[in-house]
Amino acid sequence: MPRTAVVALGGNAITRNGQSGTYEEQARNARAMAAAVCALRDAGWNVVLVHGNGPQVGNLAIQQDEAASIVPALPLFCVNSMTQGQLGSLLGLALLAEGRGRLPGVVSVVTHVMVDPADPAFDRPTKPVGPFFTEDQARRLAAARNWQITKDGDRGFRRVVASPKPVGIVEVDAIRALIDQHMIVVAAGGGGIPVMAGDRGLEGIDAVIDKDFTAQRLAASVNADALVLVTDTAKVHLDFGTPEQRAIDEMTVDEATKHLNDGQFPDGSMGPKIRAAIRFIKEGGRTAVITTADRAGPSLDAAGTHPDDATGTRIVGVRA
Ligand SMILES: Nc1ncnc2c1ncn2[C@@H]1O[C@H](COP(=O)(O)OP(=O)(O)O)[C@@H](O)[C@H]1O
Ligand SMILES: NC(=O)OP(=O)(O)O
Repeated sequence: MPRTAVVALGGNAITRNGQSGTYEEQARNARAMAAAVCALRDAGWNVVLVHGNGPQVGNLAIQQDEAASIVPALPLFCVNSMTQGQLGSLLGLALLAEGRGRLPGVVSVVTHVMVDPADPAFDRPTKPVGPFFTEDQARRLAAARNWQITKDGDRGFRRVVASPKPVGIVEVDAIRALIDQHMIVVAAGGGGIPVMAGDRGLEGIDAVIDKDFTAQRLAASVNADALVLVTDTAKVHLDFGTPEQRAIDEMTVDEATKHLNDGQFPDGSMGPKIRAAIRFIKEGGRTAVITTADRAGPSLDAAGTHPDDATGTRIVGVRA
C-alpha cells in the first residue's frame, strides 16, 4: 500500500524572487516541481499537492483594482478561487507532461476551507501577497489603495492581508477518495478558499489562509505519513542570515519548539512551516520535512542512504 505525502509548495517557488510572474516563468518553475513530485511517486508515495498563492493572489488583486472602472473588482476570497484554477491548471499540465504514461491521473480540487470569523487574525493582517516594492513605492500604494504593508525579510515591502487559521476542509472526503485511486491530487491551493457558516450555507470571507497550516490540517485529515514543506531554502538554519548561521539536518519537536520560542523562525516566512511541522508530528504524523523540491524524495527515504547535502531538515518526534 503506497504511503501518502502531503506536499506544500510555496507560491514563491512558482513566481520566484526577481521574476515578474509571466506565464512562461510560472510554467518553467512548475515543470521543475513536477519532476520532483513524479520522483516521489516513483519512490512509492501517493502525493497531495497544496500550492501557495501569495505572489499570484496579490498580483490578481491588483489586476482587479486596476480594471475596476471597466469591470467590477471581485472580492479577495473569490480571487483565491481564481488562483486555484490557474495554478491547478499550471501544475496539472506540468505533472501530466512529466508523468506521461506513469500516472493514473492528476486532479485539481476546488477546495473551500472553513475559518472562524472571530479569528483575531482578521484584525491583524500578516500574510504577504503580490509583488515586492521599495519602501517608498509600498507607502504610496498603501495610502492610495488602503493597503496594510510590511517588510518581507530583506526582499522588500509587500501588501499584507488577514490570514486566519484553517479549521476544516470542506471537500476532504472527495480528496480522500482520489488518494485511494492513487491520483495525484492538487488540493486546498492557496490555503483554500476561506469560507464561514452563513445564513444560507457557506459564504466566502476575505483572507488568504497560510498553505502550510492548511497542508498540515489536510495531512492530519487524510492520515498522511509525511508532510513535506517545499520552499526555496534547502534547510532550515539557526541564526539565519547572520555570519553564524548553520543548517539543521534533523530536529525533534521539542528542539523545534525551543528554537521557535527563541525567535529563530519569523512569523511571515519560516515560522508557519515550523509550526505546521510540529503540529503534524504532535497529531500523530511520522515525518515532516522542510526543503527544496529536488531534495523532497531523498529526505523521505526511510533507509537514510542519502548524504546530508542531498536532504533537507527533518522534524521528528524522537531521534532514531
Ligand atoms: N531560520 C530560517 N532558516 C531558513 N530560512 C529562513 C529562516 N528564517 C527565515 N527564512 C526565510 O524563509 C523563507 C521561506 O519562507 P517563505 O518565503 O514564506 O516560503 P514559501 O513562499 O516558499 O512558502 C526562506 O527563503 C528564507 O528567506
Ligand atoms: N497562501 C499561501 O500560503 O501562499 P504562499 O505560500 O505563496 O505564501
